[in-house]
Amino acid sequence: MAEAAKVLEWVNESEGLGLVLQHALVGGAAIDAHGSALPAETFAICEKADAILLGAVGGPKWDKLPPADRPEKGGLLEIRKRLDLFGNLRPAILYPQLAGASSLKPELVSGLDILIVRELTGGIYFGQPRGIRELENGEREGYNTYVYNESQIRRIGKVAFELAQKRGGRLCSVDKANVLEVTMLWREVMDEMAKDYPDVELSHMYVDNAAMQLIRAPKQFDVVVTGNMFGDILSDAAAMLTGSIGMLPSASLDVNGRGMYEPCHGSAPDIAGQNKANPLATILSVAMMLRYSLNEPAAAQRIEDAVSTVLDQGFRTADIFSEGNNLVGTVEMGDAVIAALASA
Ligand SMILES: NC(=O)C1=CN([C@@H]2O[C@H](COP(=O)(O)OP(=O)(O)OC[C@H]3O[C@@H](n4cnc5c(N)ncnc54)[C@H](O)[C@@H]3O)[C@@H](O)[C@H]2O)C=CC1
Ligand SMILES: CC(C)CC(=O)C(=O)O
Ligand SMILES: [Mg+2]
Repeated sequence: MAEAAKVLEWVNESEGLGLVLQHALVGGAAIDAHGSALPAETFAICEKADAILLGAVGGPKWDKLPPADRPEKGGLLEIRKRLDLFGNLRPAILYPQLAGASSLKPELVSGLDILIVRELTGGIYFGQPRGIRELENGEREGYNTYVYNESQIRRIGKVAFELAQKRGGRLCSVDKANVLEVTMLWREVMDEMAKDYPDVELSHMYVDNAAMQLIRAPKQFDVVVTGNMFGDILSDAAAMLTGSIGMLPSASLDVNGRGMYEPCHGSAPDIAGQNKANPLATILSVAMMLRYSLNEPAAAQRIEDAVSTVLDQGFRTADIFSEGNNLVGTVEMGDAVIAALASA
């Protein structure tokens, strides 16, 4: 996040964008400082902002708290829900310079450009009832509810169909309609909506097959639309096609296009604080923020071009490193992006 903020501040100043940056704590840091994963002051700042840039939350230190108080549910999911950020866009794009870092052979991923559209404020992550209860026989039972109503399906469907229209015209809806009624409805509604988008070719795929197809032949996908949990899982899988989860940005939008921007990855506790994390996913999230919420497409493009330049120059954090390149840390990667911006 520090590197992404550095890049954002640099672009703001050099391009005279006039953005006012406010910083606020969320997640574990906010629990430690204020006793709450989403302090009222943080939410008030988010609510008034034109866009939010979020650093990943969570970690073992807070895993013993009751679920509702944890950084993930009490902080991140709470912001998503309260601001109605239902439309999660997760582009998985392979930079050609990273073809060797992909989990797949270069010929399977060259030119890869998939957009996963994930519903973000419904489904099993939010359904009620939920909890852990004790049964009469004394054993415990965990339960969650997977629920989507028609309007929730339609509004994410609209986002996905419209994006498919602007891209390659192909939309694959991923569900588990062979087993789960909630996704039988999902499939029916997508089919109904398809009639209003004759220029989009809609297909359906069960999520287990989709996971396999992503790894077998990922270029068959253009836009993928799916529910909250399936999208969470499939986007991490798609990350490895691009070389690393450290390369995947995301946008989470409300109906008016106001959004929160964050990398797809988590807080990476195994490498946090060691100057090893790849900052490019968060830096690319800044670019998405400038493009989608702040109406600054030229500045967004400059950042994306600078990321491409540093990859051309051979800068690599450990997650995307391959022989013959220049292994750098988080801070050096951020500095390299700024140097590329400055010399463009
Ligand atoms: N949006 C958010 O705030 C999210 C938060 N989390 C939370 O993060 C914590 C850790 O979760 P994990 O399951 O370990 O997922 P994770 O995404 O944090 O890490 C998974 C693996 O990817 C690596 N990784 C992640 N980001 C990286 C980066 N930028 N550069 C290089 N390597 C990177 C990590 O080192 C780790 O080996 C948990 O508390 C989880 O709940 C998880 C996902 C999203
Ligand atoms: C707390 C999780 C639902 C966050 C996550 O894994 C994600 O949004 O990708
Ligand atoms: Mg995830």
